[in-house]
Amino acid sequence: MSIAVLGAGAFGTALAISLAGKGAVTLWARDAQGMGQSRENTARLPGCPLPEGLFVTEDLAEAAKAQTLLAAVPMQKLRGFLRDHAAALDGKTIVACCKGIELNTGLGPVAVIREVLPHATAAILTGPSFAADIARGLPTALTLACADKTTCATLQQSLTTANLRLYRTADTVGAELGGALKNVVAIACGAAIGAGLGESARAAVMTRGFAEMQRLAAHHHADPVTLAGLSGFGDLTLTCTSTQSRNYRLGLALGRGEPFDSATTVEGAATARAVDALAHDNGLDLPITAAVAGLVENRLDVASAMKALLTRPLKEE
Ligand SMILES: NC(=O)C1=CN([C@@H]2O[C@H](COP(=O)(O)OP(=O)(O)OC[C@H]3O[C@@H](n4cnc5c(N)ncnc54)[C@H](O)[C@@H]3O)[C@@H](O)[C@H]2O)C=CC1
Ligand SMILES: O=C(CO)COP(=O)(O)O
Repeated sequence: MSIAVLGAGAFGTALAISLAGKGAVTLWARDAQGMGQSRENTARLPGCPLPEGLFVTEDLAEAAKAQTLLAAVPMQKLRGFLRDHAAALDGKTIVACCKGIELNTGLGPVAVIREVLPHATAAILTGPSFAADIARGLPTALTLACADKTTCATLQQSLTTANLRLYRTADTVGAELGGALKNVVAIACGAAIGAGLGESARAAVMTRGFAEMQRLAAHHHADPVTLAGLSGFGDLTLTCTSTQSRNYRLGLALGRGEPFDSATTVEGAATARAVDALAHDNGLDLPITAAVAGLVENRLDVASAMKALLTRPLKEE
């Protein structure tokens, strides 16, 4: 099966590097900036040479000739990207590789693909995976979700690599919610550590954040097993505990009262606002998400967010 990765950020490049280990792969870059010549993505993934078998192009129509297309652009850019290239992409198998909820619609990546490309088959690849780890050949395991079970099994075979072990599920909703929400919780955990609240506080925030992930997933009729898997619990533990995570680092900066580079891709910021709005509209109790939305919108500081969380009415676990 021919494969192209659309989007040459850190993650798209890392996936292309891993996939090129078992066959030819095309990487579409909006602005290749000499990547084809230097054989390195110096802007997003420095120090990771592009292997033979990885073909870089700025021509989307060329890349879209592949049977399977991995869409690795940030969540808030996904709809525009799909719309801009709908003629080339509709009818294809599109695997979303982004994590988040769209701000204006409350939809996840699979739902956005289905809305913009009604004839495409939509799937999502998500789970604990730092781009730099994947590109260096370090091993991890991911969730591959697609509602069509036959396509899911085929994709599982073709996207599994020497260092990426894929588990499959038909629960696309659970997979995309886990990947989206863990970033929100990671911002909260970073804020707790950044503000000096300690590792016990982080563990409490992670656990109650996971409860919020499960609550939102239940509202959307996702399978709780998916949330307990790689795309939910797995990615939550990684992202809430590592300074490799940009979401966690944004939280650290908020907790320390330090500035943060606004050009960095931090999916949890918009997702917190999107999910907070969803919670309000649907009467869902998601206090950590609300606190993160307040933090990223500068309506709240970490001390008042923590106080608000600690003084909520007492309840059963
Ligand atoms: N970096 C990582 O370790 C991981 C990232 N992801 C997910 O992958 C997605 C992308 O993240 P990264 O690659 O890390 O981001 P990045 O910041 O490294 O790169 C983003 C890329 O998207 C491109 N882009 C932005 N707007 C675009 C548009 N309208 N059309 C086409 N291309 C556009 C940029 O040119 C850039 O190459 C995010 O949803 C992230 O959560 C998932 C797992 C790991
Ligand atoms: O999703 C990721 C790891 O699985 C990457 O996390 P960040 O986007 O926070 O860097």
